[in-house]
Amino acid sequence: MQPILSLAGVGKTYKSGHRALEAVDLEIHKGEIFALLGPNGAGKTTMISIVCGIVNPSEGTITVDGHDAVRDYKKARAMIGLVPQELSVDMFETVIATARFSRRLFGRAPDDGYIEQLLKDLSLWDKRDSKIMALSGGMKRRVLIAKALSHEPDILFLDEPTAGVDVSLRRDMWKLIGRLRERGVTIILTTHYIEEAEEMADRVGVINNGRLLLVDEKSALMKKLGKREMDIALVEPMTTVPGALSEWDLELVDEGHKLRYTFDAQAERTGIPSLLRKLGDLDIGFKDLETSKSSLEDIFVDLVSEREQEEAAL
Ligand SMILES: Nc1ncnc2c1ncn2[C@@H]1O[C@H](COP(=O)(O)OP(=O)(O)OP(=O)(O)O)[C@@H](O)[C@H]1O
Repeated sequence: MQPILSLAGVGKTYKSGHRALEAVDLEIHKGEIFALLGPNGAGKTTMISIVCGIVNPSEGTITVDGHDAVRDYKKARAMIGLVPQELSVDMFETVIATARFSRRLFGRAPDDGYIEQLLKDLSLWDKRDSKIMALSGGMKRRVLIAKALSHEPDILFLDEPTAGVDVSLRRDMWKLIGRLRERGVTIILTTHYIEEAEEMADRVGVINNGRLLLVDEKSALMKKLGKREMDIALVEPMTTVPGALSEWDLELVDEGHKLRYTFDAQAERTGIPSLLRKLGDLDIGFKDLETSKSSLEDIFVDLVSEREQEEAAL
C-alpha cells in the first residue's frame, strides 16, 4: 500500500545553526493513528511544521499522497489539517465564521451541513455566534480543531492536543479522534503524555534531540521492550539482598518489606519458579506476589537514557 505521507531524509538546521531534525525517514499509512513521542525540544513541532509547509526543510523530500509538499504545495497542504499548539485565530471573529472562512481558504465549496455537524461534534454549536475572545481556554482549543477540520482533510496533525486541557476536553478529544479514524482520517499526534500514545496510537515514533530513534507498532514496542516486575512481599523485612540471590535481578523496595524482581517478559524462562524455590531453601518467608508490566513511559525513559549513554560513549 502506498503511504499517505512519506518523509525521506528530512532534516532541519535553523538559521541560528541549531540542528533541530536529523535525516528523518518515515512512512505513514492511510487511516492509522501515529503518535510522535518525545520530550520538550525534541523536534516534534519542527517536523510537523515542515510537513505543513510552515518551515522549510534544509534537506529531504516530503510526499503527501503522491504530491511533493514543496513543488506541489497547494495540493499537498489541502489534504492536511493542523491543530497547532498555540492559538492562531482571529479573536474578533465568531466561531462559525472562523470555520467557514478556513474551509474557503482551502478552496472547498461551502457546506453548512458539514460545518454544523463539526461544531456539534466539538460541543461548539451553542457558541457558534460567540466571538472567540469571549470563549474559555478549552473552548478556544476546540475552535482550533474545528478550524483544522473545516476543509475535510485526509490527514490531521495534532500538536500536543491535550497539553494543559482539562479531563473532560481530553476525553472529548480522544472520542473525536476515534470517530475521525472510523471515517478513514489519518491522525498524527505529538505528545509527551505517554498515556495518550498508549491509549490512542497504532504506531509510535520516539524522537529525541532531533533523531527519530525508533518507529514501531505500539503493541510490538510494548512487547519487545516491556520488562515485567514482580514484587514479593516479605514476612520479615530485609536490609540487604542476600548474596545467595545474586543470579536474579533483585532490589529491595518499600523499606525492605518487598523484594522486587525485574525480568524480561519475552524471555523463554522468567526465572520465577527457581527464585521462589531458592527463597524456600533460604527460609525467606513471603506472603504475597504481585506482578506489573512496564508502561510506555518506562520504555521511553529506558530508551532515551540508553541512547544518551551510547552517544556519550562515542
Ligand atoms: N525558529 C527557530 N529557530 C531556532 N531554533 C528553533 C526554532 N524553532 C525551534 N527551534 C529549536 O529546535 C529544537 C526543536 O524544537 P521543537 O519546537 O521542534 O521541539 P518540540 O519537540 O516540538 O518541543 P515541545 O514539546 O517543547 O513543543 C528546540 O531546541 C528549539 O529551541
